[in-house]
Amino acid sequence: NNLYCLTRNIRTARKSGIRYVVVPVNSYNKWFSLLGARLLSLADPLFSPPSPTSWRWLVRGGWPWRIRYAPFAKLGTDTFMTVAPGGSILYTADEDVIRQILGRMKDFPKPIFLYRNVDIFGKNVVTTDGASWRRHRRLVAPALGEKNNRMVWDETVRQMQSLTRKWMKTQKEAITTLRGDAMLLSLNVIGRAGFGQDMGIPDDGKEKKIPEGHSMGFAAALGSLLNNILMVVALPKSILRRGPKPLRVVYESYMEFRQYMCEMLADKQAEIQSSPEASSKSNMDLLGQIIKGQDLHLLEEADDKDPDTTGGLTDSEVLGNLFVLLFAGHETTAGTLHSVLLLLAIHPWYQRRLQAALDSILGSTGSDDPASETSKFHYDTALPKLMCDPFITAVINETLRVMGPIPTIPKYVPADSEPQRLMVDGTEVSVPPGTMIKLCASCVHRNPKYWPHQVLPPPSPTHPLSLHTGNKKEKIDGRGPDPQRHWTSWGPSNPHNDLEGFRPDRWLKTMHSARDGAPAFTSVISPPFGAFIPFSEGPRACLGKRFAQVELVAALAVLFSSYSVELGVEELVPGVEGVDAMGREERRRVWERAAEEANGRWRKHSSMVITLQMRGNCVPVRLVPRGREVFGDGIFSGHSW
Ligand code: HEM
Repeated sequence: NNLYCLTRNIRTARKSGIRYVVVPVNSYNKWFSLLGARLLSLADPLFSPPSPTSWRWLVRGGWPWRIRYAPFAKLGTDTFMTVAPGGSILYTADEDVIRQILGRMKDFPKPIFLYRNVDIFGKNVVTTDGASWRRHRRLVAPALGEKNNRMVWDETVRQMQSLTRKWMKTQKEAITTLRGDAMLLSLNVIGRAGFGQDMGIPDDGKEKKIPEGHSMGFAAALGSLLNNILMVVALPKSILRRGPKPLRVVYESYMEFRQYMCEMLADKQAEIQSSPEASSKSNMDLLGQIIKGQDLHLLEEADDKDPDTTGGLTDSEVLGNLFVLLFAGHETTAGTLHSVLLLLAIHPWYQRRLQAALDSILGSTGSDDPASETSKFHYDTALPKLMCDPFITAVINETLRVMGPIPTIPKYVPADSEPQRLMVDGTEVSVPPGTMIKLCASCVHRNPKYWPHQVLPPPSPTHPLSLHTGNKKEKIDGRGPDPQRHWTSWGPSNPHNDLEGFRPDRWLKTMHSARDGAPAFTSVISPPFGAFIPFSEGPRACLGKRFAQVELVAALAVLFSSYSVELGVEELVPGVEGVDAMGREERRRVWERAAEEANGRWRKHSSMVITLQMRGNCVPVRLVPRGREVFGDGIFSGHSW
């Protein structure tokens, strides 16, 4: 039967006109992705490293972020299919193909069947399509507008100020909680901006009183739910309820959170109905905004009518949407914040430029006066300037380019539809019905056709970093790691250019004065439409893009206007004081080892569970007041990386 299906699928693929590779199993196969892929990884050390186009890579769902552009480069095409007995998957890193697919939502819909389980509190904007999705999107999108952004900004400033206070208290030791802290910050921001709840601040440490009728506080319930979300969406509730204690705690947080949401919904509805004007200020959060955006009169009737015709959201749909905003917004933003902090710690010279950009907007150095700090981080005056600054934009964009939390965006051609025509490299091809599609963000973000890049010279075998290769996979192209692209690269993708590396500069374009040729104006480049898709594009693009950008900008502004983040070297050199006493060269070598170690850990601990992230708090960092860096400018001046 498998052979029959494979022969049929190969015949269809041949007719499609799309380049294809035959593989034994489809990476969407549930059993294979649960067990087979794991066994394959365990067996890896027994064999020589697979080539980027080997089935041993292409059957793994994670290849687009593990080996990134390598299969496309090796095949010499930016669009190809894998064909297996269980079906075909089209992978593309071609901006024009991505543009066509994102622009034709009806022909290439989102496979909402993959997100079925996210419906735990009700249907929502992620799990619907057609008329129903349009209704959800129309009613949910305005909630993420200007008023809510203001809340996101204010809360992120408050949270980051508290986090820096907490970090400064442990100044003597390295911070090993970066990921957890980024997750907590993002949770507290979304708790406030989503529900108007004060979730507490990191350096407070006070236990919040649990309200009557509850067994958990709101923050604890939301935190436990989001941190265990995979269990909640994947396991039947009966198993959670009756399983061992850790599962029962997750179930409790699910039930508690549901109860909190129902209470808040009822309170907000009553408040808005009784006095819409008076309550406007307290309802800038997402829940208040979604309720206010609807005609409550219609809403009351909608429960027993078809909501698609009455036009509102039912109560369960309001809850479903709120939950999905938390779900879609928490880990993505936290992961990006974690990545940008680490990337800046690994690239101190970009950190300095970011600080200079912040100084030019906010004024230099931090102040101990709370009033001046409050006016410095004012939403109306600070945010527009920070969002327009080319270097700040470049840092955030470059982070999303190299470490975007969503490496592939799924689409498909439904099995019962017609084959869909596409132009690939100027030739018309047809995508067969039933084909799954992966828009490979992590690969198109590294496609040398669309990105400014530097060609790298051959690696020097005597460079200190080359002495620490260790990993077999790095030697896939037989050259070992290259010092110039080492900090953020792993695997065989783009060995001859710097696209694997973090270089915000590539986003900048400087205009020169016609009169004397001096640099006059710097702006940010606009890559082709489908080449930069961390938030996707088109009608189904991310609804929380602005939310995430505001949070990231606020966090960076608060942190780097007063502090620097440095790599912790305690594991390499006992005592920071020891490093202080070192000369320039010696200090630089310590730093290089720390950067290499950080890169190695990043590579080892990055994995895809819902989003791509570096898991664990495994890269130690230190927070230091600006000007007191251990690895100050002296050791980086004239670096050539
Ligand atoms: C760095 C942070 C974020 C990244 C990289 C990101 C990325 C994405 C991507 C790639 C999609 C898929 C679009 C598609 O299927 O074509 C998406 C959808 C979505 N995102 Fe985000 N997201 C981020 C933050 C947020 C935040 C903060 C929220 C809400 C508060 C949010 C809410 C949503 C929603 C509701 C959708 C579904 C839209 C629809 O299907 O109509 N996201 N996001």
